[in-house]
Amino acid sequence: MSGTRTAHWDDWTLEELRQAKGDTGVSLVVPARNEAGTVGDVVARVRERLVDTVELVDEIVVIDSDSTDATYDAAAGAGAIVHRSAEIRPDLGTHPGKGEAMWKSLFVTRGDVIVFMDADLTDWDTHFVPGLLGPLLTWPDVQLVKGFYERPGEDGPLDGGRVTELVARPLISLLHPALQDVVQPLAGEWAVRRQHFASLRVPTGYAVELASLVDTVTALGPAAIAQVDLGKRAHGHQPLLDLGAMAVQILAATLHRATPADPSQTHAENPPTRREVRDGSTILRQFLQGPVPLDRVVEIVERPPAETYL
Ligand SMILES: O=c1ccn([C@@H]2O[C@H](COP(=O)(O)OP(=O)(O)O[C@H]3O[C@H](CO)[C@@H](O)[C@H](O)[C@H]3O)[C@@H](O)[C@H]2O)c(=O)[nH]1
Ligand SMILES: O=C(O)[C@H](O)COP(=O)(O)O
Repeated sequence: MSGTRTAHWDDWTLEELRQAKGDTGVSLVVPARNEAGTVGDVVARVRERLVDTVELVDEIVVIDSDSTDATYDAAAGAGAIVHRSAEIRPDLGTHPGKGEAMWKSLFVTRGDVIVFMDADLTDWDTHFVPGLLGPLLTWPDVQLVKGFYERPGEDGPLDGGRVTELVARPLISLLHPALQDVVQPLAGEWAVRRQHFASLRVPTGYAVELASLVDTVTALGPAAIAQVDLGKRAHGHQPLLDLGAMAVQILAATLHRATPADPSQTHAENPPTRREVRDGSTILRQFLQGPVPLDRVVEIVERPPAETYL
């Protein structure tokens, strides 16, 4: 057992946290790609409860990750500061992906502590934010706090987290047993000290969560990580094909960290994933019999520590 330090979100009252916060700046960062349907609710509820009412969060920043829908307007209308990921530090170029949006957030936020939350939450509450802040505001040795929760799946209360169960947890068991007590290693709800996040290499896609955990435990040991029980959380479920791409990114980042490598190396090759589909599209069905290979290029890129550019 690694003994990841574990808390419950109501171990601290809002008043205790407000006092512990003192002058510590707190930024909520919400990476969002095509989340016009949910991002406004996420922003509005946090703003009403934790900015307007108790002053625990100093800024709510949505990073619009190349959305093609009305995410920008929905987030801005709900009171967030909104930046388009591609327009932040244009001198550094742009990549698609959630990790890219989170990395870019370091250039447009000012909090000493950053709380990340997904924009597609459907069953959640604002206690996620104070829950994640608790250890960072009161336990000085902690650098990174992961949320965990019950994850209702489409088929029942325990059916959640396909990539978590089939990719992340096996990787952790085999390569990083110091993280085996982390209940939801892929949770998008987590918090981190700015300085620490700025010292990490950040995969531009979905590997940002596991890579951050691995690099933190490798550099600082398990005591730098805490986790908080946030109760229950439901979110939008991606199709298996998209989760395959997520799995490739997570495997690439973890395997890269498992072998000695030139730390300045950026993976140049973006491996395709291939899946045979029987009914890909109407057009394919018309002209082809049997399974059709459906290839998709998965971008594998890592940003160097943001502190390099700050
Ligand atoms: O290119 C992208 C893709 C997604 N997102 C946003 O990132 C959040 C989570 O994305 P989602 O596609 O819903 O991820 P999940 O399938 O739910 O994946 C889980 O596992 C991932 C891998 O660890 C984490 O990054 C996620 O936060 C976590 O919810 C949402 O707000 C998205 O809008 C972006 O900002 N840019
Ligand atoms: O955390 C995960 O494993 C992915 O987000 C997939 O979750 P889901 O199986 O609940 O859609």
